[in-house]
Amino acid sequence: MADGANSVFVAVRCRPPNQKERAHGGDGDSLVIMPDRVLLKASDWGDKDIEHHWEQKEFGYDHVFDDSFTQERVYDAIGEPLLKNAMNAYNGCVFAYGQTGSGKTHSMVGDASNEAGRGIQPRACMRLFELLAEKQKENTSFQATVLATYMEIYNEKIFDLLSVGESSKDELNVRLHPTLGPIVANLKECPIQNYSDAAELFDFGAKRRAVGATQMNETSSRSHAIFTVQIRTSVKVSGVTTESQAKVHFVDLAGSERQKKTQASGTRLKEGIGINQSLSTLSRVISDLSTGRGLPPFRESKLTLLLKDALMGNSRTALLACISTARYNLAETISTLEFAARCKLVKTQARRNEESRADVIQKLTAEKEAIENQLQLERTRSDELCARLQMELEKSEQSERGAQEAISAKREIEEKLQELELEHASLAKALEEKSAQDLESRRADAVAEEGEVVKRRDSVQERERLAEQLAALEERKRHEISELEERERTSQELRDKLEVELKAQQEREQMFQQQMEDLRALQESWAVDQQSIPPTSLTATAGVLARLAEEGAQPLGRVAELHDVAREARREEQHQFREAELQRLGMHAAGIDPKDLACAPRLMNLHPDPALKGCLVYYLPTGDSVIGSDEERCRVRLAGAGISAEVCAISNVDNVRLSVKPINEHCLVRINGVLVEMAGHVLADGDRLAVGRAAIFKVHIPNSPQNGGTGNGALDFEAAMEEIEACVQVDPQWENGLRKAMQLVRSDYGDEDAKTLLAQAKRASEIIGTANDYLEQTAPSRRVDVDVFEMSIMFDAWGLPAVCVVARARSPEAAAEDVSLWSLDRFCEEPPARQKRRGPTEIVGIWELQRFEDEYLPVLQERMAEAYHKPWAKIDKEEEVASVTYYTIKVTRDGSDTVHRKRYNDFLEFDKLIRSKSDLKEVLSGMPPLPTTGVFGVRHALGLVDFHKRRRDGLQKYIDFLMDRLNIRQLHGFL
Ligand SMILES: Nc1ncnc2c1ncn2[C@@H]1O[C@H](COP(=O)(O)OP(=O)(O)OP(=O)(O)O)[C@@H](O)[C@H]1O
Repeated sequence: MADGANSVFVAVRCRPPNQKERAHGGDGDSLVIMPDRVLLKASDWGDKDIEHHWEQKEFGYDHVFDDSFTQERVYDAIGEPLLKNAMNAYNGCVFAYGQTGSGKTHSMVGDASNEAGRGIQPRACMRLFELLAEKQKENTSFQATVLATYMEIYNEKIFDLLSVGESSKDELNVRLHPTLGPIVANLKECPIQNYSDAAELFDFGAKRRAVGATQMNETSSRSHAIFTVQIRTSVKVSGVTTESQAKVHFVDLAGSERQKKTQASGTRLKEGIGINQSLSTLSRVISDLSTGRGLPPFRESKLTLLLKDALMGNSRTALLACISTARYNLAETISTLEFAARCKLVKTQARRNEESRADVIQKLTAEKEAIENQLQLERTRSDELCARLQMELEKSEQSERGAQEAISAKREIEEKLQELELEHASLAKALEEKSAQDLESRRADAVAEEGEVVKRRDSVQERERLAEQLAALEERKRHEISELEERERTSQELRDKLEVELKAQQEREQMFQQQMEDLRALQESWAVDQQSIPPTSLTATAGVLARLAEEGAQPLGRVAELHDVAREARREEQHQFREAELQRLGMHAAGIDPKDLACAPRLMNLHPDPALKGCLVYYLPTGDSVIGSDEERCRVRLAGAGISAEVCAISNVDNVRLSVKPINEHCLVRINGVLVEMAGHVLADGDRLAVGRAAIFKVHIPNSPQNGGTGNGALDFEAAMEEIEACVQVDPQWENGLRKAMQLVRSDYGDEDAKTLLAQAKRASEIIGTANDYLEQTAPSRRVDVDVFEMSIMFDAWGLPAVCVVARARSPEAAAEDVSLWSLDRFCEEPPARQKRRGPTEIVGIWELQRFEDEYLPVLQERMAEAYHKPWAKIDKEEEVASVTYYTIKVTRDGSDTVHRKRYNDFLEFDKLIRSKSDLKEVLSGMPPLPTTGVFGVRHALGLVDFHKRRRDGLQKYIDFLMDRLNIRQLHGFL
């Protein structure tokens, strides 16, 4: 195998039609599948998404698998060559592309638990260890380290599927290293030593995806999953050690048809732009690469940046385009075939990655040192710049003080002059009055008058003197001001220049810091990381050393053994963390005797994505098991829409008799679609249990006498949803209004229309309930001023009434009974954005039911999903104890709450602390100031309620900002 340009290997796989497609007319006759081509016959029919006529087209590929091809044959054609290349130190990537349900996950992962069902990814891992063992047999000096990573890209955010605890929520960043290519910082690398280690990672990753998707009421088809194995080998031949490494990515892309559906609705597109950004960028990148036009926009999405090497760089790459041949999916199939045809024109540049571990470490160390030096240089320059800026600012402040003094001296003189003028005027008036008196009395008063005249003369002189002084001051002021303006101009220019320079330096520093971080991670991954060895394995290390000393082993062998111990310790430690995570989620068998495990009743998740169905298993020991979001009180810990701290309890008697009871009347628990009353419900094997609006399980009671019970063993998610839909009732709060509306409709239009109205109201009740549950789980800062959604039946002049959804905003201070419903006219005259709050509730939006479901509900869901990834905090309560105000802050994470009690001073201290952290400077730029504190008198002057409200709102705004910018670990010490 030689280095150089290689075309992307492109294969197409057709999946057999499913039940739905058969119902829609089954396979069309438009596609002809041949071993290396797909022929699209000319047609004069179409559907609304595609042209009505098209000419015959032929798409050529490296391979086309019709639905008779087994998983094994697909692997042999795609996976095996890539793996063999990787064993020869060539990077590889295989990605599955196609619409939702076209068979991407089936081909890529399949059913890892049964041999025939295994997809490319598990087969490759299995074969990898076989090939490594063969190499070891050929040459005993052969050594290999295999590391695996598993990540998910959802909504343009990268999440580590293998990390646990707090860090599992952290969004990861991908960066391009000039020589090492794309790097995801802080991604957990898990050492694997055999297939079962790999299988454990697939399973854990699938569980994490299923839990995440359940919590967000999402399917996994909206996210991309990337499993990567990194193989590092070393072998000694004729005394020369050769080290090499290669990475292979297995990429299961999100469903590609979503793009079109998204574009169908404006609001959805605006809100959900991130969902498909990766896919549309991938499309453009492939387009550019295939035509050789322009610079492909790799940086526009996380996926393309991550796969840059796989798409044009150092990699041998294969694309598996999955299609359905059903007529019903023709538009999507054609678009997939076109995409695959473009990929065929793309070329990559694979080269052998032969570099010794020592070389890599040395290179990384040298690079790190260079960056450290540069960073130091940047810091010195930045300090100098800051000092210069400070000096300039001080100078300009001094000038400003001088000008201020001149201005106040001028003001003083002006005031004095004004006083003198007034005095002068009053003296003149007095003189005039006096001249009107008789001469006699003037003579008699002559002496006194003379005195007055002298006084007047003096006052005129004084005025003249002051005027002169004023003119001089005016002149001085003008001079000072022009000098000040000049200084100000120069200082502003300097400040602007310095600001630009400082910003550029900050950016450079940040970039260096990031590079350092990447390098540190890489070095850790390459070197034997002694610090990461847990105490238990240090004992093991000591044991190995002692043994080696006894055996008089060579130093090189000693290092290799130490390396193995460290790796093994890391593997074991990570395995235990994952176990603990599953335990935390309630997926454990604690309290069950291992010999009884097979007959222990359990809940198994139903999921729209077949790959995630049944991967979450919750055992139910005898006694009571509570289901809900509370970590301490619940055995089965769930989160998502409609799931409160405790939702229901399942009681298990002798592993045979099970029953479920809601915790209170607000809890939403359904068995086979029917709401469970407070009295509870006896469970049978196969029953479907829906908890809240997020999770549906199949109940499995192995020892059940009914065996099969009311349930159907093979029942899937869609059927369970249909069952719920069929049983939905109207929420009692709307029953009264609905009855009246139905009476009217029945009398005016007849029974049939009344029934239609009832059906619509039932659907609306479910949709509105879901919307309110989403709202409940959404961070307050993202609620866009809606407090609750309600049902409304609108009668208009044209015909039948329509069921609508009304959004209301509530003012918390107002009395609940003072409800003012605006007329629609008034609502239309005054659009919501400009409305002032009038009364306790007001309508801030009205939707027809269908539009609400299609456009607004997904937006709410997305906001809730954001809250799942990002915890949020809300000031829940405010109380004054001995004139100190305490704020109770509720932090919601994963659907469960923790409570923190804080004083204003705690905010102040934390504010000081985080503002002093230079590494947070950039992240916290634009941080809102804390609302100022008020002394008692000021509080009264402002009005106590208003003061409190303003301060609370200000603090909430401040918390929102912090929660948005910082992760929970950075908030440690405060929350
Ligand atoms: N070649 C095949 N043979 C038999 N069944 C298949 C085949 N391909 C897919 N299926 C079945 O079709 C269903 C959907 O497949 P899959 O989940 O792999 O689709 P997907 O493209 O990954 O969808 P999504 O984008 O939602 O993840 C599954 O039940 C799967 O078992």
